[in-house]
Amino acid sequence: MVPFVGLPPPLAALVVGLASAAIGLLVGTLRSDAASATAVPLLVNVSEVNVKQLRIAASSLGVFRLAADSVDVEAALEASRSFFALPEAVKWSAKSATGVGGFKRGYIPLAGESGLRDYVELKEGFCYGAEPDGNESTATSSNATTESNGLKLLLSPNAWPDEHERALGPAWVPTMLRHLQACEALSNQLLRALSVAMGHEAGFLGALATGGEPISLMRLFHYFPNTTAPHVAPAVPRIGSSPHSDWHLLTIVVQDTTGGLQARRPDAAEWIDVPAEPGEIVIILGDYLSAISNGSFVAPVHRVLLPPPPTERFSFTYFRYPQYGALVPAESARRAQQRALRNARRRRRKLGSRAAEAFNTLIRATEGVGLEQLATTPFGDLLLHKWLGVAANKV
Ligand SMILES: O=C(O)CCC(=O)C(=O)O
Ligand SMILES: [Fe+2]
Repeated sequence: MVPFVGLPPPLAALVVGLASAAIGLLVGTLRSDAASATAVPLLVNVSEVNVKQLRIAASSLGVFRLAADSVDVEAALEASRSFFALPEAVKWSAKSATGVGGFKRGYIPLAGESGLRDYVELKEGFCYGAEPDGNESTATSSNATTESNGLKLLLSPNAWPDEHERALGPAWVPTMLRHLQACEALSNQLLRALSVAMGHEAGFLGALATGGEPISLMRLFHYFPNTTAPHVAPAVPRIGSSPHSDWHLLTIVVQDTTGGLQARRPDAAEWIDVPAEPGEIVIILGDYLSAISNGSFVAPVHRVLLPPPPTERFSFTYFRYPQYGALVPAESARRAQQRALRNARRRRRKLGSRAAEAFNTLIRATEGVGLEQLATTPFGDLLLHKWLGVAANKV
């Protein structure tokens, strides 16, 4: 643990804890100058876990790979494959009772949602979260009415398929919930490490995020090759997942080895392949985390390409939310906005008309203007607004 000699004890303990929990931040192709790094800043070797490397990964591409030690990738993917192999009628039975407000747990049919109206997303999905404990209305908020309504929606009961014990076996729901818990625990460790990498004490992000666990979501996807369902919107371009950034703190992606996930730097138009290696998971940083970091951590635009026929791709994505009522500190929101303005100018200079592409992000900020509202609007309200847009294919 030589790199951590000289850190204050809580920080050293954190870092040692990260290593011993075998989060295994893989380091290798990173260059020390984050701003000018052009290679994929994904990580290849478990030996050196340290705050500096995490900071570089977070502030260059905002995507990195970890050894999957604390997450059972095979069990998760197997549970996913068995769900998507169910007969259509059984999948459709997994419907959220409260499907209002754009947000639903349960089955997402083929092409059932699209990040941008310009694409058909050739995938089906399934969304679940923590089992609500019935105490959600006791959460604290400065805006109790909105928050308790919003929380009720986000904490709607899980919509497992009918007779799932018979169709999928008694171990299926426990496996799904175990995977959720493993990701939640890993996300808590990552939030501690990212707090330190941001220059704060380890509990900094946890203070905003505590209470975010129950509203955090797991979404599993089954991507189809382009030859599937040719009758669906034949004139509209097809993709697995259209370009977007993730809106929240961070995403944990478990994927099979098909590949197709790509990300890009804020100042570039080229897509960078995110490798799909066995025994690894992928972390993608989100818009909310980026704003809290004054915009210095990147929430990358990413997308998923269609798998080549006849391949199908399976992935599990865990969306780690902050608590419903979380606000970005005003000074951070202001500085994130300034940085977004600078980035937009740089993109325009470098990319010309290609810089004008619109993406599905938490705040549709025109050249960064709009990010200040993160300091005054609770995260949960912004999130529900986004889900409404997804349901209408209008984000
Ligand atoms: O399936 C994947 O690998 C990523 C999907 C994704 O980016 C998302 O759902 O936000
Ligand atoms: Fe995403």
